[in-house]
Amino acid sequence: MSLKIALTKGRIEEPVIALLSAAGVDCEPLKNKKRKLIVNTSDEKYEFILAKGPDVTTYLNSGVVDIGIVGSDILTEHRNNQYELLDLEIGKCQFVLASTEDFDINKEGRRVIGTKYPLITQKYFESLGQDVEVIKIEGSVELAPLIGLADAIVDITETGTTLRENNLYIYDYLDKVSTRFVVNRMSLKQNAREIYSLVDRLEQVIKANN
Ligand SMILES: Nc1ncnc2c1ncn2[C@@H]1O[C@H](COP(=O)(O)OP(=O)(O)OP(=O)(O)O)[C@@H](O)[C@H]1O
Ligand SMILES: O=P(O)(O)OC[C@H]1O[C@H](OP(=O)(O)OP(=O)(O)O)[C@H](O)[C@@H]1O
Repeated sequence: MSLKIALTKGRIEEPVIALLSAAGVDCEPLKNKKRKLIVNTSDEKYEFILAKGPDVTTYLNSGVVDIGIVGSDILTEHRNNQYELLDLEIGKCQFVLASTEDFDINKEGRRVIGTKYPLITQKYFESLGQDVEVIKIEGSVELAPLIGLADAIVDITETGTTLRENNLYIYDYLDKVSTRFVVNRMSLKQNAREIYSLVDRLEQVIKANN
């Protein structure tokens, strides 16, 4: 039986495929998948399921996949009780609190914060002892302070280009983010040898890359 791996579609897909290939996984079918969402390697050792990050955690929790490859931002926001085996050290970025130049971080009163990550945002402000209103936004979060929807945002930044091009400034740094290799606990018991063998090979490639 092949190991089922839920792989987050989009930005991290390409570097993950490069990493898996270097670790000896036959990724040619994945590279040529077009719009296919379930892709088997030719040797049938692995079956890849392409999904959005939050759905990767749902699949892991429900046990329909053995392994998930997903950002730590998603793992933190969408609580999961699975087992994180490896930091793949790709998709590296960081959560920040950002706003326009005139944002007064110490101003009295309840602030409105726009974010794709309401739980992380709520926890951050709780840790500061501040009560805020959090508005969930699905994308282009940087718009929120520019159009008067929010006083500030909590979002991910990597190069800083999006913030810069929209005249936004960083007021605080929160957690760092990277892509993680996560397993379903039950599956780890049943497929320990295969899973640890893949982890060992990935670890070697990561070490060699860094
Ligand atoms: N700017 C970034 N730089 C590096 N990694 C990022 C960045 N933004 C997000 N990531 C990581 O990549 C993962 C996937 O992000 P991606 O933008 O592909 O999907 P998404 O957040 O669902 O957005 P979309 O709805 O545009 O597809 C995120 O969960 C995060 O771990
Ligand atoms: O610091 P940078 O390198 O500019 O990256 C930051 C951007 O990347 C992410 O957005 P994404 O590309 O996922 O698009 P989205 O706005 O649709 O969420 C994040 O939400 C920022 O907008």
